[in-house]
Amino acid sequence: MSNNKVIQWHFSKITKTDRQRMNGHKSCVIWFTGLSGSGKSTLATELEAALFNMGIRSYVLDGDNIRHGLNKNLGFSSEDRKENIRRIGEVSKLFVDAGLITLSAFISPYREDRENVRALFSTNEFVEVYVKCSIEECERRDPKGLYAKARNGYIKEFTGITAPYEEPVKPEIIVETDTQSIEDCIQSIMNFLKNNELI
Ligand SMILES: Nc1ncnc2c1ncn2[C@@H]1O[C@H](COP(=O)(O)OS(=O)(=O)O)[C@@H](OP(=O)(O)O)[C@H]1O
Ligand SMILES: Nc1ncnc2c1ncn2[C@@H]1O[C@H](COP(=O)(O)OP(=O)(O)O)[C@@H](O)[C@H]1O
Repeated sequence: MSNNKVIQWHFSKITKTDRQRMNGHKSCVIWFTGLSGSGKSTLATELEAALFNMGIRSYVLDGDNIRHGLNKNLGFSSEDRKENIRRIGEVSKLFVDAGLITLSAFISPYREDRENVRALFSTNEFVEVYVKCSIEECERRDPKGLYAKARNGYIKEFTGITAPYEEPVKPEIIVETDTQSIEDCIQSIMNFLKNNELI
């Protein structure tokens, strides 16, 4: 028997709209996707700090951190990545319901998995940011030494080397971190949020 038949949804007296009104801004998920080393964590944490200084409530969910706790039982097979992204999608949805601008930074290499997350949200609530950077530049940066390990065969199924990355087809925002500065990337995300009345 499916859970839907035996578990009922409990409604709160306070709605997402109530929380947004109290915060003075909308809530949404800004979903950063891109190769390892492309700049997802850097941009998410810079944006969080900028939003904080503007009095906007936000929170970063980051691949490395989530894999230390909630998703510590998952590896990097396509099935585990799918489950990783499914859980983060659900967590992001709770955070958006709580009224936060949620900054989710995951490689999320499979288009279908990202689209499944998008489908959890209404239009305007899911902002996909493609953090675009050539594999050559990511490998040159190699901030954690993982590309070297993947080339040496110490890490299997490494995105961009021995596992696929499917580029977004129609992301809301593309930032090109091998040509744009961090400040330019943040500015273009800020512009999108303002133009769409999210902040
Ligand atoms: N095989 C393999 N492939 C890719 N990445 C690997 C791998 N093994 C470990 N790491 C480290 O895990 C971070 C990616 O975790 P994510 O949860 O974002 O990955 S995914 O969305 O489920 O694909 C990733 O973090 P970022 O470098 O910040 O992207 C790596 O630090
Ligand atoms: N425009 C940019 N945006 C983001 N990061 C950049 C940019 N230009 C250079 N970098 C550098 O690239 C590296 C990206 O690392 P990180 O943010 O950990 O990537 P990811 O989270 O995608 O693995 C950092 O050392 C960062 O300083």
